Amino acid sequence: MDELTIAMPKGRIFEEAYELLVKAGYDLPKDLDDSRKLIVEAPNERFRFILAKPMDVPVYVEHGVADIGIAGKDVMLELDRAVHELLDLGISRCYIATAGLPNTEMNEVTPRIATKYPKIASRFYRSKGEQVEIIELNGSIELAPMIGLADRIVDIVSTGKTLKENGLVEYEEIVEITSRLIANPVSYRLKQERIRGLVENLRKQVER
Ligand SMILES: Nc1ncnc2c1ncn2[C@@H]1O[C@H](COP(=O)(O)OP(=O)(O)OP(=O)(O)O)[C@@H](O)[C@H]1O
Ligand SMILES: O=P(O)(O)OC[C@H]1O[C@H](OP(=O)(O)OP(=O)(O)O)[C@H](O)[C@@H]1O
Repeated sequence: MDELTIAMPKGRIFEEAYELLVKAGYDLPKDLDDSRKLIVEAPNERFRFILAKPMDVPVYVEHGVADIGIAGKDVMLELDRAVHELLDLGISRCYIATAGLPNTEMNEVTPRIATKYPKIASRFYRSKGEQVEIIELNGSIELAPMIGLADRIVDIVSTGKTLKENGLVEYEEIVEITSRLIANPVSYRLKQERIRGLVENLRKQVER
């Protein structure tokens, strides 16, 4: 049986993704992300895990160094890589929204939008026919309107706690986000049986 290389996102998605695979019946090492190791084998399943930054998962999969991977829909929309999206795993649910200081209008000339998602943000404002300047940041996006760097942010909201604790309010919901199982198109063809089996096992858990 072929070995499957799986790109797993470190951080927030990891735990839910790990649990889903275990519930689907796969025998995985208990300490998969406990060490500093970046490549971990699950010999009983002939899986090899690459532990990657969430934004890099579709890159490994597109280049075929990972056969499949798990990535947030936010990352998929932002990177737009040539990979197949096989299954909505329904985990790490959140949404992308615009937010800012309460009761504020956007600057009339060129509003400034801070975000870690420049493509998603540009597409959204273009679809509304609004011209904006995108300011790309790597995290703690909520800081931007608080210190006068931006009129609005485009960022992930889950519980809304971060916005609330920083005195910000949501303006528009852009898109709902969950994590997806993705595959390299060539791997999907060559290792079809294994990958389809995995999709079916995961689907049963997702639908429960
Ligand atoms: N607050 C949240 N609640 C639920 N899901 C989230 C939340 N924030 C992000 N996500 C989802 O989890 C994925 C990974 O987020 P995470 O915070 O682990 O990584 P990151 O911020 O992209 O990377 P890093 O912090 O390692 O640079 C995101 O791509 C998104 O799909
Ligand atoms: O609505 P909430 O439940 O408060 O979650 C939303 C926060 O979670 C994410 O940040 P993360 O913790 O990944 O940190 P980051 O700012 O470094 O991206 C996101 O960027 C928001 O800041």
